[in-house]
Amino acid sequence: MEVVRVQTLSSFEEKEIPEKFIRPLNERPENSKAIEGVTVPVVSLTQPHASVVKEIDTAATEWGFFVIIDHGIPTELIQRLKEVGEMFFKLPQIEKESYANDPTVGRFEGYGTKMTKNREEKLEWIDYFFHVMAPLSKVHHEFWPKNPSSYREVTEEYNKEMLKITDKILEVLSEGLGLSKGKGLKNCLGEDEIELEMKINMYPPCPQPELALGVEPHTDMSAITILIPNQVSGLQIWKDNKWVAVDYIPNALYIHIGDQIEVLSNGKYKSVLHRSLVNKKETRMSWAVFCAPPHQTMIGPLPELIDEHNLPKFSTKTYAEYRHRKFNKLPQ
Ligand SMILES: O=C(O)CCC(=O)C(=O)O
Ligand SMILES: [Fe+2]
Repeated sequence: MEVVRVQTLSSFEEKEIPEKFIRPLNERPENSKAIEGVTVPVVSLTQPHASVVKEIDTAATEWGFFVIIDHGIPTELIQRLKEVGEMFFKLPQIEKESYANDPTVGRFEGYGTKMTKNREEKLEWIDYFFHVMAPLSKVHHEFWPKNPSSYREVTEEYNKEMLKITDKILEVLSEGLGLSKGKGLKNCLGEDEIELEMKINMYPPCPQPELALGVEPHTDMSAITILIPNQVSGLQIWKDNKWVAVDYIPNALYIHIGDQIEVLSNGKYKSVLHRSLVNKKETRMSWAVFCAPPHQTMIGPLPELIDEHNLPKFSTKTYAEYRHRKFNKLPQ
């Protein structure tokens, strides 16, 4: 299927963007500016455990979002991850196209760009590369970039770090919810079958950034998402009916609470609404790792959190069913 890549459009250096990218008035960044003077929670993992639990519990409850610093992932590894991703997007177009995905036939892995389902639907100023990273039984290495040749080694190393950090975050959130040991969130999300997916987002320069969006407002379907951006800012999160811009902190991990944790926690932890903006001069990139349960896992409010005063706020269904409804914009 023929798709025009945003990177290709950007390279034409036109003054105006195609109509398909122009957002409705209320969505345009020029009409929905972020508020000044508000910053997102930043949590250091080297402080005493009880403080980590308390700060993350508050952030997940009030924001559904927080930034982690002092996480122990080597700076050099993050640097290499960024380099191999940047190198992939600098390959000749024809080479990138050999990895093209096709969501219309259920092939999500590979090189992609949003396609529209109907006439009104708007496009996003972004290309991406998406693939499964864990568990090994679900990985298709043939879909991963072969060029640069170090892509696989670097990504596998990063995957190990992501497995460790998701364990840590899920443990801390479980403690925040008061769950008993051994019956925490990881247990509900498939234990060692928990899935990690890598999405490299690439937002090329946009001639009219005030009219477009890189990613439209959405919540992630995942349990949690662990994102690192490049130095070009653009991520905004929705808090108290306002957009809050997230500043760049070198080597930090940007943690989004996704829909599955919101459901499991019966709404105590919020799935954060977020969007990303683009800009005129610079290419923004981000590396999002979605941590999600296997598709057949049943997800619903945890029985420990339900009593006569706390009735279930969400229905229980498989993650596959949840995804199907979300993709097709059906009520959950
Ligand atoms: O690039 C970003 O900062 C956000 C990307 C995002 O929200 C996503 O890939 O789900
Ligand atoms: Fe997202």
